[in-house]
Amino acid sequence: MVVQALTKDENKFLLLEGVHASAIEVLKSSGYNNIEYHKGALDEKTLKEAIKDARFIGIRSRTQLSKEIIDAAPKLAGIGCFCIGTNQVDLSAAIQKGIPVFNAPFSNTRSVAELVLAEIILLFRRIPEANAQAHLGKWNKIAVGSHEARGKRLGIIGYGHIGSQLSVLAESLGMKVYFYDIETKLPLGNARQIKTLSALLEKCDVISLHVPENTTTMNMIGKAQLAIMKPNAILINASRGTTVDLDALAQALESKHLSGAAIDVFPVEPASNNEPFESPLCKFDNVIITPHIGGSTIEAQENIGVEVATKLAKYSDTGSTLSAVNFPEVSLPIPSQGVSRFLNIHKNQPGVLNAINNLFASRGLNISAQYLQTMPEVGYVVIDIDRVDFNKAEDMLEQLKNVPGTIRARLLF
Ligand SMILES: NC(=O)C1=CN([C@@H]2O[C@H](COP(=O)(O)OP(=O)(O)OC[C@H]3O[C@@H](n4cnc5c(N)ncnc54)[C@H](O)[C@@H]3O)[C@@H](O)[C@H]2O)C=CC1
Ligand SMILES: O=C(O)C(=O)COP(=O)(O)O
Repeated sequence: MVVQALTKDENKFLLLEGVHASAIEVLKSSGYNNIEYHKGALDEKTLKEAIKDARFIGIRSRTQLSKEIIDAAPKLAGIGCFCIGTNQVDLSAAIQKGIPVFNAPFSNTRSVAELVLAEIILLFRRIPEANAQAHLGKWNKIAVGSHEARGKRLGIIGYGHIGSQLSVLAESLGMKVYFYDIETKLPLGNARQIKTLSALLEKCDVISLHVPENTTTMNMIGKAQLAIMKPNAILINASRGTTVDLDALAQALESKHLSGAAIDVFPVEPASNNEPFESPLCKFDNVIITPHIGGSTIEAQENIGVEVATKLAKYSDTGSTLSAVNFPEVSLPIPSQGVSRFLNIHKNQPGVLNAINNLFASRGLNISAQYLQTMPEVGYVVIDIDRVDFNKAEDMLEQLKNVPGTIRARLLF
């Protein structure tokens, strides 16, 4: 149980993995100056120490926020993933502790789509090999195996924010776009949804993955799937490293079944730029290997910094959980001056709301507004009452934390 009635300086923000300076600007302009900033990810021991007194943490895709780490953070009230993927966070452990998790679902999608488009052209023209040879002083002016992208078939696995943007960009090059998704999706332009993954793999000249990491996408491209891809096809993965079996891909390249690949994400990625990187793909000149930089553009990172920092500051200031990925979403109006605001995060069980309302009524306090959302495990209620002095409010907070089922209660103002 955590009770809060804090000054802004008591809210420590722990920002890791070099999130963009725009995040710091947003936090500071919202009055949050207690910021601990690290350029890289922290090892587990250092992270446990740093997170102990953090109220908010900001990470990117590298930092694993397991249950164990979340349990080591007794004050943690909110998590910001300054990226799209939230697979690195134990979302269930977070909600059970009453901690909302926010991300930036759109800001880097264009950057990924543009990188993939570039890779399609480079691989069709065999530029990675020509480039590698030219760097070694070898002039190899040939057209063999070099193709235009125009008229070729692109198969997109996962037609979400990134996949659908890639679809539009690829059509503008004259490519024919097909996609496979577990959901029925509106095909943009002339794209066509294909019913099965294997039908997509058999049909297309380039396959590009744009799915999240989850149990359905784990090793979704392995030996069997690579075998049914067209001879000389190209595989691109800028989704998550767990979706493709890299040993099987290395074999498919070794046997020259595939003509090339571009891989941005790996099952194990170095924690920082100072650590070595190893992969069975390093020996292939026809593979573009990039260090998980699909979303790493100045434009994307700056926008993500603003977007996620704004969500964290807003949650801290007002209790708004709009667009949280694991939490009941409550959007709140700007409160009027004459209001005291309490938050109660509780187990979703009968009687909690009743007990809360009775508590305020029994103290003669008028509830001027109440906002409630629930999810199967957790309920989140924001209560505005006609303003009371701070001592009275603190006393009410103590009562509120004792309501059976309460996970966390906060007094905002
Ligand atoms: N390389 C990088 O730097 C970046 C990588 N990413 C990765 O790209 C992923 C996709 O991003 P968005 O397009 O924004 O996500 P999104 O959530 O908008 O789209 C994902 C799509 O995949 C579909 N899908 C889920 N499971 C599937 C399955 N088993 N088979 C087929 N389709 C399936 C969903 O229905 C959805 O349409 C992210 O989850 C993240 O892991 C995102 C940004 C940057
Ligand atoms: O947005 C995502 O999901 C990404 O994979 C980008 O991760 P990053 O912020 O570059 O660590």
